[in-house]
Amino acid sequence: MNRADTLIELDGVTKSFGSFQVLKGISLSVKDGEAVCIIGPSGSGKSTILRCINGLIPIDGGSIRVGQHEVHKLKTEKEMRPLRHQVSMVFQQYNLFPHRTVLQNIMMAPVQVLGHDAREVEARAHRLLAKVRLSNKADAYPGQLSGGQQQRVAIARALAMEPQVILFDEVTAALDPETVKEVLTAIRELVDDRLTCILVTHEMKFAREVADRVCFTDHGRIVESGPPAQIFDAPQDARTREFLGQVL
Ligand SMILES: Nc1ncnc2c1ncn2[C@@H]1O[C@H](COP(=O)(O)OP(=O)(O)OP(=O)(O)O)[C@@H](O)[C@H]1O
Repeated sequence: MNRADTLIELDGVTKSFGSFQVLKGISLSVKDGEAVCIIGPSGSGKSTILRCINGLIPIDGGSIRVGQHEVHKLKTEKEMRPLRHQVSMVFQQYNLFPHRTVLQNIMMAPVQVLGHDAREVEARAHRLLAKVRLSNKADAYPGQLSGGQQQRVAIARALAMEPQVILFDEVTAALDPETVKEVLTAIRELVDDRLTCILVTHEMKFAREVADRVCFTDHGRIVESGPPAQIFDAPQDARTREFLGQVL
């Protein structure tokens, strides 16, 4: 892969919590506009990979580059700030502010953190609410929305930062099956727009349909990586086959 195309590059990333090594040398390159799904058993380190990429947790060894940012060298919140503009993350628990309306939740960071003009941000917020099909909920409070609706607000909030990359960490795991679909539809549209995405997901059908590439992780390593057709229809590694045999 041409380095110039590569937006995100992890090289030999290691991470331990106490004596437990969660990541045992993760190397991963993601091109601008690519959608990469990370799948694998519980505890294999999937969420930790995302948290390392956006600097939420420091790594022990190896390197991480996102665009121009050498993430492993950033120490203070001030140093992290430009990275935070470039990389947004959406979590399983939507983490919306309960006492702020939907519109206020979306506008808060672009106005307060990025210092953007409030009128411009409000117009952007309305466009994003239309995109996730929640135009009629701008003045609602999170508690008045379903889980799927709250998650779509969280996606609109992430987009309001105009990031180059969005990291999705099991964003449908807490939702009931009926609302999973509406959230996946919103994500699929971002992938179709060629926004660079890394998605940790247990939704295998979705991963097969949207991913340019799927990475299977186990015990802190990427065991196998390739196009969905390879991973799901002709996995090369015995552990990948065993895992997919259990979940498909
Ligand atoms: N802050 C932390 N302190 C201590 N241990 C942690 C911490 N974060 C994660 N771990 C441990 O690291 C391991 C990997 O966690 P991680 O959340 O990355 O796994 P995962 O593959 O995303 O799992 P799941 O699919 O269940 O979310 C787990 O054993 C977890 O308990």
